[in-house]
Amino acid sequence: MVIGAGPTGENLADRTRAAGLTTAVVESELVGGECSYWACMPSKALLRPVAALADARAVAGSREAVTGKLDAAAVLARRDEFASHWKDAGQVSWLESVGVDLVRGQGRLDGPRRVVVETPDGGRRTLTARHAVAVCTGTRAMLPELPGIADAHPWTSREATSSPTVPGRLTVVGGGVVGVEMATAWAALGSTVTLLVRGSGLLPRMEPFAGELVAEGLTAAGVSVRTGVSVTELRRAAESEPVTAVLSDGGRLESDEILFATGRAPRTDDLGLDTVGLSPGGWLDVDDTLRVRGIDGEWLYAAGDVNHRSLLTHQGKYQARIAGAAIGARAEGRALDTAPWGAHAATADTAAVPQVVFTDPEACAVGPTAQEAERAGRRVRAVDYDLGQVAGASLYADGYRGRARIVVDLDRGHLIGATFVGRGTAELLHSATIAVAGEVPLERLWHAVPSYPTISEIWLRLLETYRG
Ligand SMILES: Cc1cc2nc3c(=O)[nH]c(=O)nc-3n(C[C@H](O)[C@H](O)[C@H](O)COP(=O)(O)OP(=O)(O)OC[C@H]3O[C@@H](n4cnc5c(N)ncnc54)[C@H](O)[C@@H]3O)c2cc1C
Ligand SMILES: NC(=O)c1ccc[n+]([C@@H]2O[C@H](COP(=O)([O-])OP(=O)(O)OC[C@H]3O[C@@H](n4cnc5c(N)ncnc54)[C@H](O)[C@@H]3O)[C@@H](O)[C@H]2O)c1
Repeated sequence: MVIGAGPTGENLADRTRAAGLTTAVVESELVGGECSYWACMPSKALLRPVAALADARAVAGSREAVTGKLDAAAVLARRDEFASHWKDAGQVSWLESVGVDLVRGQGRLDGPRRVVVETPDGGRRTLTARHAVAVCTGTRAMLPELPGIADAHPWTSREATSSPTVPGRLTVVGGGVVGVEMATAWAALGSTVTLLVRGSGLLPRMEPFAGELVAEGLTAAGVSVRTGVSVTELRRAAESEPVTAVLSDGGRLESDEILFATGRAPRTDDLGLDTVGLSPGGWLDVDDTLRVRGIDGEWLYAAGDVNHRSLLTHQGKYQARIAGAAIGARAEGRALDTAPWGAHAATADTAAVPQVVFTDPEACAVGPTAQEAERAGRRVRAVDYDLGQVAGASLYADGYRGRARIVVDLDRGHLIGATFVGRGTAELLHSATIAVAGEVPLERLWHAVPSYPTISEIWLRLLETYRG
């Protein structure tokens, strides 16, 4: 039994089905989850035209061919296509094609191995799992408790990715990934955007230069980036009226919409966790096979956002593959391979998580930052290089701005982290992920020759710098 048919639940169901188990998945909204309709797909559909236009503008010759701005209506229409017009028929047929049963409704645990589903027609179905129940219920946007917020109708990531119109003025609160991506998209679509960040910079979980270069890009795109400031109160007379944010510095900021991109909360508050001895509302703590800790028997799993290991679609799908294999093996009574990088251990969650932030410039990273590695007690060396000095990058864009860093574990002789910030770097990231997950010795990496003249030649420059 899988509760939640987001990318994680769908993949987990596919894997347990492939392992020969009958599988049913319960979904209360749309099959495909947050990612397909209000997160990855619509947001990247909004952002891709921004990058395409920026690329064309960055090169003499093609720059002269760009005569206008983005066509907002066309961008929004393409976004609607990528969100399947918020209908899940396509994903439902995929579930059918792999032999997984779909049960529509709100699922709740009801003691060990039992799930009660409140169906849309007001009925109740009780389903009992022979082997396992996997919770894949994801997250919802977390709003701060502020005076006036309930009447202010703020945008969350859902409205920011699905809005049918472009607000004239948009305030974005939060300098994390959602904040910077949505500020990029809506500014390019024509909104006057102010980004309010309570800390000192953007993207605090990445190397500091990532936030700095992204802030530079946003400012160049006309976004007002304000750091060290937070919202203390909201005032809005009606949803059709502008909203006023009262700020911690005493100022006031009026806009047509305000987006809170202030993090996520797990969807575990109405899941019957109390019936199995767990507290409702928290993140689910799992071991490396994705089994929930503190539960008797080997039947309760949690994968994807809901376990807080990594709030990314690709990591959720990875966990689904690992958990599916573990559930299948346990059902057959086979021993599990739980050693690091074993078939039943989600080791990459702690060693090699890649992420691309689709801003202009793109910022992407895998593994820990230099500071995180040092804090974890590892002896590391960070090696930096200016991406603009790489021939492939200078061909990619006139006056290319970008920077790269690798973090080398000096005791183990391989890299454990890498960060690239610059246009066209997103597709470079997987090369670093392979080096990190494969623990490729630097002496061998020296023989991995990047093609000339591509941006990938950054690898050669970084290794030369490391070797002196
Ligand atoms: C704006 C935005 C952009 C993002 N962009 C990216 C990106 O580019 N790349 C990336 O890797 N990640 C991105 N993410 C993160 C990504 O969306 C999540 O990591 C991913 O959706 C997690 O998948 P999941 O299956 O664990 O949960 P979800 O996608 O949240 O799916 C959970 C499903 O469970 C259902 N559900 C919940 N409770 C119940 C219940 N009790 N009974 C039945 N069903 C239930 C929900 O309706 C939902 O369909 C983005 C997030 C946001 C907010
Ligand atoms: N391209 C991608 O991979 C992508 C895109 C979007 C989202 N995501 C995932 O979705 C998750 C959620 O993204 P997010 O941006 O909502 O969360 P986040 O945790 O990345 O950023 C939230 C930011 O809001 C700030 N904040 C929190 N409370 C605040 C308050 N009251 N006032 C002002 N600022 C406040 C935090 O300091 C933080 O910097 C991320 O973990 C990310 O992995 C991924």
